[in-house]
Amino acid sequence: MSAVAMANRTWEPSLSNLLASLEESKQELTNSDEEFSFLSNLLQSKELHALFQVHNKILEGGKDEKCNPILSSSMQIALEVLEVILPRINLSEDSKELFFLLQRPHMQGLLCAHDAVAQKDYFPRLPEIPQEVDDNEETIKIVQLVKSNEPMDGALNAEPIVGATIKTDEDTGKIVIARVMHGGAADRSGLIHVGDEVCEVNGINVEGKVPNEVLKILQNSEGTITFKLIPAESKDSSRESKVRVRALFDYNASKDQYIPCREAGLDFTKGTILHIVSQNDPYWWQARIEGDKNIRAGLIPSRTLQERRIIHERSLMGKDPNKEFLANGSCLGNPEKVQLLGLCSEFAKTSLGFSDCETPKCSVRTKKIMYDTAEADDFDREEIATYEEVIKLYPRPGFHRPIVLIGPPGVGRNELKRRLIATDPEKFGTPVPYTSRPIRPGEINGKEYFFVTRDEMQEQIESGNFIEFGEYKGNFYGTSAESVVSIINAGLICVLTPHYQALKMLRTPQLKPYIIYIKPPSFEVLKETRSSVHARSTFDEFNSRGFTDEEFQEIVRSSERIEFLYGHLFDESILNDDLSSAFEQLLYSVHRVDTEPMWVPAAWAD
Ligand SMILES: Nc1ncnc2c1ncn2[C@@H]1O[C@H](COP(=O)(O)OP(=O)(O)OP(=O)(O)O)[C@@H](O)[C@H]1O
Repeated sequence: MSAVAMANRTWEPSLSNLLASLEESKQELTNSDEEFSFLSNLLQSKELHALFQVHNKILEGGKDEKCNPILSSSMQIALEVLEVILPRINLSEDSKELFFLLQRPHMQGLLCAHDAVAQKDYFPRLPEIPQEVDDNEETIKIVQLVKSNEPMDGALNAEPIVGATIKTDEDTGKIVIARVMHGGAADRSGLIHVGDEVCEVNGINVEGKVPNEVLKILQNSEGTITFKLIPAESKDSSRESKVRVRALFDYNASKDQYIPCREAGLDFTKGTILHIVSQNDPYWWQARIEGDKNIRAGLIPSRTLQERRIIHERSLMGKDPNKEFLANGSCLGNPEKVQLLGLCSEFAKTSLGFSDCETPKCSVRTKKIMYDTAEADDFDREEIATYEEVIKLYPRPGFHRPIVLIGPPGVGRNELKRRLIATDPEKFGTPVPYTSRPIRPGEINGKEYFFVTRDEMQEQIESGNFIEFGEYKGNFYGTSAESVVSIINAGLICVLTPHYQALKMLRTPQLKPYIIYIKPPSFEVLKETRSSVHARSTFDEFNSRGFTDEEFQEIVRSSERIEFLYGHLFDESILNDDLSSAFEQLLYSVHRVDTEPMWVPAAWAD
């Protein structure tokens, strides 16, 4: 006998025996420690002991003829008395008191307990244990779910949903659960798993039916839906992953012909942070929008599937260059024949509707081209932007993330940088670029540029000392890593306005830059805002004139190209239509970057 059981020797013997067996079989019990200690405490509780003593006394009392009850239906009699008194309740105070007394729950409880004891009704009634159980008989589980009317985020309509999809098993021809959506009703029940075979829905046998017929049954059901299921042999792991990604493309499930179930799709736009809760299916992940209160996950294309689509789109682009510039709204994949329980749409098996992409051609030749755009852009287009895994970066004392302003030449990046630095020159700093071009009259070495020889610059570039560089009209231009690092180390916020092709060189775990895209407004607004303040054209080497219409058009065209090629690297976009509004937004963003946690590439983790 264990120490605990010994200490409880004065206890009711049957309880002590139970406790001793529990202690002895502790090792063999597969249940959790929590359950073991609950049972152990219960068996040692004073309340249970007292109950046993009462029980024993009653049993003993039952043996004594004198204690036999007069009747065993006192509760029934009390009800009859109430009926009799009701019409006479106002006749006397006594009848009134008896009427209320007999209705008191404590009194009724006492009478019921009396009757139970009188009838010797001490034990709960349990169903008969079947004598013979067929071991080969398949276990069937009956699951009841309440049909909900909440729409799934991204659903086309507000049809009911239980958060699971079904399909016909290719081998057995039976209807099985294809997918359980994280956080949906089926998932929350914990009773429905992928691979479970559906036998009946609301009492209707589904054998030989196709998924659409089963869905009709569901659609016609109201309230509670009862499923009779044969559990799958192995349950898939439904543990949520913690992965967060930044979406690098827009997704609209309603336009995706190949999503297994459109209503289960989750729409998002480029830049959205997604919590990937399941990657079990290689083609369709389950995800939630980070911070969204909707706990139900939705379907999104996996990285593999999205990469295949992009490759397919690009191969089509190569064949037909006369379509629109940006490819969108197209789908590719290997669809499952699955449907979402309680709501589902038919598969549209129409041909793929890809739109193709044409590289815009520059008609303006006056623009300064500092970098060899064609070559670098060809390289950039090789990148397949789908999802980028991200983590949260918390502000750290003593380190300020550099702010990088990207945009088409002439859009206003330097104007915004000048204004930002002017708000607090002790807080913001910008590096002086290097150039191999000869110094001009009036220029001071170290102010506009550091002037160095071509050989010196080439040597520095080859040694990797420049974080960005390029060649324009036979001269090198670039920013040294050292000048940026010294600004950061001095505790300042470094503001950079590099050429967009330098983005990849800058976006490193060491610098951790925050990249803001300065976006031009439409041609008309661009022309109106710039002309009204007599803005100087940056396309003119001496800034001696205003912008021409061609230059405005070039700014707009080049912005489309930059967004297409580099949009996935931007943390934020600011529209530079009204200068003071754009500047306000920039100030606000810079403050947020410096004080709030931000999502950054997971590869930047220290
Ligand atoms: N929102 C705006 N409204 C009116 N004028 C603007 C606006 N933004 C910028 N400008 C003016 O446009 C001109 C070009 O701006 P800025 O020099 O900042 O361009 P940039 O993007 O730095 O170009 P580059 O990269 O070619 O040097 C400047 O005269 C500037 O004052």
